Amino acid sequence: MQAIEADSLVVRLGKRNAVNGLSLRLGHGVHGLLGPNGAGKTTLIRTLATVQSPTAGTLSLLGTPANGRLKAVRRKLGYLPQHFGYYKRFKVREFVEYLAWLKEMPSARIPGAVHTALERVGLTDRAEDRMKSLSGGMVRRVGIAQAIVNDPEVLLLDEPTVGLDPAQRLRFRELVAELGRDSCVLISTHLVEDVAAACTDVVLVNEGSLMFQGTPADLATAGTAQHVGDSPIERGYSALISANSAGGAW
Ligand SMILES: Nc1ncnc2c1ncn2[C@@H]1O[C@H](COP(=O)(O)OP(=O)(O)OP(=O)(O)O)[C@@H](O)[C@H]1O
Repeated sequence: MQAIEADSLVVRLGKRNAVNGLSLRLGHGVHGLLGPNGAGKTTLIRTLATVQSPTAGTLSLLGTPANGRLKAVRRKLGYLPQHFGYYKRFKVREFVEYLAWLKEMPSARIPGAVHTALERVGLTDRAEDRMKSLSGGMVRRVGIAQAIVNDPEVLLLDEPTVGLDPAQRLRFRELVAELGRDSCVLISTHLVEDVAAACTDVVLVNEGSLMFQGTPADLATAGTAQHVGDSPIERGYSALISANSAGGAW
């Protein structure tokens, strides 16, 4: 059994299939989810997080079909949405505690788990500050803290490094490498270099379909000097996307 098993997944939004017959298996490790704007990354992550229902196909999370009672499986998930809403008047600690409570963590475990999560994202010294006093990058780090507070077995992070400064991005890479040792971490990003540095595996989607799954080194081999990009892996990405797109350059 793999942590995530999706078969022929379709998610229809409005007039189009944002996810279009996608099959994917992911186990332990850090998986980077890449793809151009509108490829379906956020919709896929929302579906894996059980926030969005699939229109067709099957999804199983940690061996449980994701179409019936979701409570038990949701307790084992961590999810950072692309647009992360929060209550401005909450203190940082209170906010992460509140999310831990929503995840139905046993109350006795919450204070310790919140402390550890804030420590892991380097925000211990801001724990008693109000959310509204944080910078954008710090808010993103609180988002990561709430996603990991329950020690999830499946961690889904939608553009977690947006707004992080270089030192925090390095720290983030170390953190996900640690987490990926015994859980399944899926990270959507536009930063190909984050994938090269932090991920054991790359999942490339385009137009709602799976285009490629393999190691960052495998992705790099797809590129040539003619392809756009500053690094071998960026050129590999460009090669696969340009080979599979209808066009639409601007
Ligand atoms: N609520 C919605 N209603 C209708 N169409 C939608 C909705 N949300 C997304 N879409 C469409 O679904 C497709 C996939 O969008 P999605 O946000 O999943 O892509 P993405 O890969 O995350 O893009 P980005 O990199 O720009 O964040 C796009 O064509 C988008 O326009």
